[in-house]
Amino acid sequence: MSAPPSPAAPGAPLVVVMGVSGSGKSTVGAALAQRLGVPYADADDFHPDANIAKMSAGHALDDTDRGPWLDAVGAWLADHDASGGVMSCSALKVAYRDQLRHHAPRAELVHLEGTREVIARRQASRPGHFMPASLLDSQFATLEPLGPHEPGQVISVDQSVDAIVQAYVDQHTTTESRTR
Ligand SMILES: Nc1ncnc2c1ncn2[C@@H]1O[C@H](COP(=O)(O)OP(=O)(O)O)[C@@H](O)[C@H]1O
Ligand SMILES: O=C(O)[C@H](O)[C@@H](O)[C@H](O)[C@H](O)COP(=O)(O)O
Repeated sequence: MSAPPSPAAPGAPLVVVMGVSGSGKSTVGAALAQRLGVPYADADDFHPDANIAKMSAGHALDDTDRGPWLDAVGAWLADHDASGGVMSCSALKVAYRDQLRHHAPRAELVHLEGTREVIARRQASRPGHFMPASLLDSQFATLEPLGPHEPGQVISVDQSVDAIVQAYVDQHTTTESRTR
């Protein structure tokens, strides 16, 4: 009898950087992808025009708006399963993260956690973005923080981008060596 196929070699990390608007997903996601040497994408670029128009007009998205968008984000993750990659995506609810993990089961989450005060200040100081500051309350109301049963890390936004990236790398390395 032939030996069963050996499991696929573990690939580079496949990461979703999550959090409310203004938490630093795009900034940290791009920096993390560069550090890991993997492709990067921003879920903002996967929204249909109708979603962008709705948010620009000051209305929060609902589950129906987010469903097809999350499938498109999940498809990118699935396409990058072998190479690894980093995606910035709000992924506010557990159900949304389950939807992403359905497409890409090995995806891990990095939740950028911070107070409303700090994040509102950062969001307000960001020029020319379609997302109005008025939607921040609804983002926090919708947010279901990354739970202990979900693979990934919660990292405070109250530190430099470099320090956040380093915190990810340190924790990831520790977890890898523990499971090896
Ligand atoms: N750790 C950080 N420290 C200071 N400023 C930050 C940090 N992370 C992000 N920013 C700034 O905060 C603003 C929001 O970040 P951004 O990456 O656009 O957030 P998101 O993609 O989650 O909406 C930007 O102006 C960005 O430069
Ligand atoms: O699910 C949502 O409500 C949106 O995806 C939202 O969470 C996202 O944050 C916006 O696309 C704004 O973009 P920024 O997060 O870059 O502000």
